[in-house]
Amino acid sequence: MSTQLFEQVDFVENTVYEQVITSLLDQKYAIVDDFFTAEEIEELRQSLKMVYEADCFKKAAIGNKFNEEIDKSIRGDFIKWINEAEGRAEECLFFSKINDLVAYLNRTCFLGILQKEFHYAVYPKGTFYKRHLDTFQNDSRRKLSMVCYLNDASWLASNGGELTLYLPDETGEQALDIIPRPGRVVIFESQILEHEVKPVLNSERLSITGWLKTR
Ligand SMILES: O=C(O)CCC(=O)C(=O)O
Ligand SMILES: [Fe+2]
Repeated sequence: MSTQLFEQVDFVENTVYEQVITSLLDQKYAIVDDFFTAEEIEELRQSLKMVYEADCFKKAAIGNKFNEEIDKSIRGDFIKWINEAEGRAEECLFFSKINDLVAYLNRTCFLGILQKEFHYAVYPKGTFYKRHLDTFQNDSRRKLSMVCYLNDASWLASNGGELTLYLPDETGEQALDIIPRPGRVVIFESQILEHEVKPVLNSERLSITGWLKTR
């Protein structure tokens, strides 16, 4: 009779999540272009637009929820936090995918992600978010930053609004410009990588941004 040292539980390897883990370990960021299907992105974009048109967004502030300050010379986007418990159908689907990723990360990398927070963001033409780090002086729980772009298929690289990641290297740093293509998801280490949103030159830049946090 053989004794089992470990409980056998169903584990299905997920190639997209494995790619995220490998990229995060190698380079502190991951870019995934097929995290959501085209239909899911379309639904999330419509959901953002309905909430935006209902005038629920507010000017984004710097600092955390308890220490907010609006400074348009630093960031000019409009945001609306998404409440998972009261989410619209599209938002519930969004969170089910996020929760699935979190369960996988916790299980395979012991990341200890216990909380999350996500908001819609709209960057009108002319707005930007200056170089910053996503952690606050009084709160270091943010481990991974995650941005999901909801622009439509007609989004042009010439619209600007790139996410620029500043990657430390032997000689100093290297700037990586990422075009906010529809359906693209960028995940990076909140406490390590400084980044900025370059000015939007045309159109409106739409996204969901959030953080996976430890307790
Ligand atoms: O929208 C992006 O690409 C990044 C947004 C960002 O850096 C933030 O909200 O902290
Ligand atoms: Fe940020």
